[in-house]
This record gives sequence, structure tokens and C-alpha cells, in this order.
Amino acid sequence: MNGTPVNTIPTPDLTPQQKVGVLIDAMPWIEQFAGAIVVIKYGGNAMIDENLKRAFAQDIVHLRLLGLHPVVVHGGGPQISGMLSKLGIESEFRGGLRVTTPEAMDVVRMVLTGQVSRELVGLINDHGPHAVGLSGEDAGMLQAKRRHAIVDGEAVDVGLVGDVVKVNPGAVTDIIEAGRIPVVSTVAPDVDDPTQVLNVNADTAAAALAIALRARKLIVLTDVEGLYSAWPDRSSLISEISAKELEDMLPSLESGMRPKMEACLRAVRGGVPQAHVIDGREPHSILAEVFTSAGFGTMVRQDKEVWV
Ligand SMILES: Nc1ncnc2c1ncn2[C@@H]1O[C@H](COP(=O)(O)OP(=O)(O)O)[C@@H](O)[C@H]1O
Ligand SMILES: CC(=O)N[C@@H](CCC(=O)OP(=O)(O)O)C(=O)O
Repeated sequence: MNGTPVNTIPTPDLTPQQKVGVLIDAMPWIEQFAGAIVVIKYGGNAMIDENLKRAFAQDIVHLRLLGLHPVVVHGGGPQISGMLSKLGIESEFRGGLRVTTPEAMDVVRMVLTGQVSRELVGLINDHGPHAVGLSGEDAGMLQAKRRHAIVDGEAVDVGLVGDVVKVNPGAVTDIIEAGRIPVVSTVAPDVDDPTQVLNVNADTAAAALAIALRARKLIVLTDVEGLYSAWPDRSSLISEISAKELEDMLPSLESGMRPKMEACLRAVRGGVPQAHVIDGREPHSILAEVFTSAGFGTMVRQDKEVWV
């Protein structure tokens, strides 16, 4: 860490007393999360403009400077779709997962590891030599098994799409222990044929990594305020939901929200105390989530313990 100041965004016109108040309010949270691993999934739909991407990179560096260990797992769905259409390769989603042909898989891998990861690593490293990019293929970090999508209750073949079945977090913990910030792309070798790589939904991979790293939080940044109980009715935002309640709700969820909320459920059932879905279109939403008591978006919590 070189301690370079990263607050390049002008602060609103607060009095010195108000500024101190903000700092004092944040102190208990800074203390509570010092040393904690927090996995942050940055969805492609939240990477909508340059200022937002820069604010995201700043927040990640702020977390590190405040003593947390952020691990970034990035998506890139819209960026992959853009490249596929530029190359004239057809692509469609079934049950929130991309139908991935061998031809599309080459593009998925190229865009995630060669484009989106490089850009995020570069933006974080504008603040110092913090970020290291790696993919599920590096140092045997992820192994995946081919999976189906579920559409109207039926299993549907989506090609070279995998679900994470094994995580070896050694490479990530090495980077964390060196004080740096891992930035993970979610392609992974097929456990049944290691010469084949599979396309892993980034929410799914983030959850698996959060469990393996015993993260204190999984934070998923997307392009809505959180989970709505009656989408698209925007008055139905859920601020908090238990794992059991979410499990009951899952079959009714559609499009990208299904894998996202499955991932949150998987994370909390796997021991991560909290999973959050927050609006990545709001600058500095990560800091608001971690360091304020008001919270932000939708929090998925573990089921309350039942005492008998
Ligand atoms: N119940 C719901 N609550 C919120 N968003 C929903 C819901 N159902 C479907 N969606 C859709 O899911 C989208 C987020 O998923 P996705 O597009 O895959 O995002 P990302 O790229 O961040 O992973 C939202 O933009 C919204 O259109
Ligand atoms: C299997 C599958 O659907 N993989 C995703 C991987 C990228 C991703 O998850 O990106 P977002 O987080 O931006 O949606 C895809 O091909 O789009």
C-alpha cells in the first residue's frame, strides 16, 4: 500500500462538524470490518459509464485502505453480448444463463479475461499497485461442472455453462496476504474434461468464492435498487429477507435475478453471514452499504436460529 489519497470526488458542502460527524458514524463499522474479507461482484450492467467505473475502483481502494480485504468478482454480460454481435455470433439467454456454444465460449473468455478484467485492474491501479487479475483457470482456483438452466420448471441444455463444484482459494489468499486486491474473471475448467473451459455466471462464482474464503459479506452490484417482490413494481423493494423466505421466492424470479438471488442464497447457506444486492448505478454505493447503519438495497440474512 502506498497510501496515495484516493478521494478525487468533490465532497458536498459540509461544515467541519458535519464532516467529523460522518467520520464518527462510520467508526464502529470500520472497526467491525477491519481485517474482514468482503467479496464484491460487479455486474456488467453496473459498468455503465466511465465515472461510475472510476467511483467503483475508488471504493475498492478505500475499503483496502480502511483495513478490509476486498475481492472483486466481475461480470461482463452486456460486454460479451456486444462482442458476439459485432462478430455476428448469435447468443441468447435461457433461465438467466447464456447459451454458450464453443464459438461463443472463446469470446466469453476473451472479453472477461482480456477486456473487462484488464480495464478494472487498470482503474484500481490508477490509485497504486493494488490489483491483480486472475481467472478461475489460474492456479486451479475454480473447477466447474456442466449445468442446465431451469425454464418453466424444465431443465434446458445451455451448452458450455458450468456451476462451480470446487474452489481452491490459495491464489486469492496469497494476493490478499500480500495486501493486494484480487480481481477474478469467472471462466473455469470443466472438472470432467480439464481441456475444456466453461462459462460460469459471475454471481454463482462470487458466491462459491465467498464461501471458500469465509467472507463476511457478499455484495452484488447490479442495475436495480435491489430485489423487488413484485417486479417491475418499483414500490416493492425488499430491504431484508431471510434465506428461507428467499428460497420460497426463487421459483417466481425471472431473467438475471434468478442466478443472482440463487447465489445470495447459496452464500448465506454456505456460512457467509450476509449477502447484499445493491444498486451499482449509485456512485459509492459500496461504501454506503458497508459503513452506514442505514444499509442499502436488499440484504439476505441467515435464517434465525431455532432454539428448542
Ligand atoms: N424481482 C426482481 N427484482 C429486481 N430486478 C429484477 C427482478 N426480476 C428481474 N429483474 C431484472 O434483473 C436485472 C438484473 O440482472 P442482470 O441483468 O443479470 O444484472 P447483472 O448484469 O448485474 O448481473 C434487473 O435489471 C431487472 O431487469
Ligand atoms: C453462464 C452465463 O450466463 N455467464 C455470463 C458470464 C458473465 C456474467 O455473469 O456477467 P454479468 O454479471 O454482467 O451478468 C455471460 O455469459 O453473460
